[in-house]
Amino acid sequence: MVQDRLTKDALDAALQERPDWTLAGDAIERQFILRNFSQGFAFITRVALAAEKMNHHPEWSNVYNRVDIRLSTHDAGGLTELDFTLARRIDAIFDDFSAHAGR
Ligand SMILES: C[C@H](O)[C@H](O)[C@H]1CNC2=NC(N)=NC(=O)C2=N1
Repeated sequence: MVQDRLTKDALDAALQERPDWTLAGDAIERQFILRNFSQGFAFITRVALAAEKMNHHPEWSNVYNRVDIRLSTHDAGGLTELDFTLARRIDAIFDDFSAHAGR
């Protein structure tokens, strides 16, 4: 399934809906800070499962409790609806971690 790249208007709207993500070239990026390495790795694991279910995979790096994620649709050479669908799921997973940060 090859998705179409978002038009300028659709991209602007999608970015407004995901204010924590930054446009960086032909990708969007967000940095996540977790409580410690263990929480960071658990977060990565949940995101990995969500990404695999979508067959849409992030570029990312992890240093201790920090996880940097970059999303782009390589097959389309830019941003598509898939990137924002995954961004939405990642944000929901992160909110879930934040809500339980005290445990
Ligand atoms: C063959 C396979 O379905 C494709 O390479 C998929 C896998 N995961 C992917 N992930 C991302 N981020 N972009 C893609 O274009 C992409 N394509």
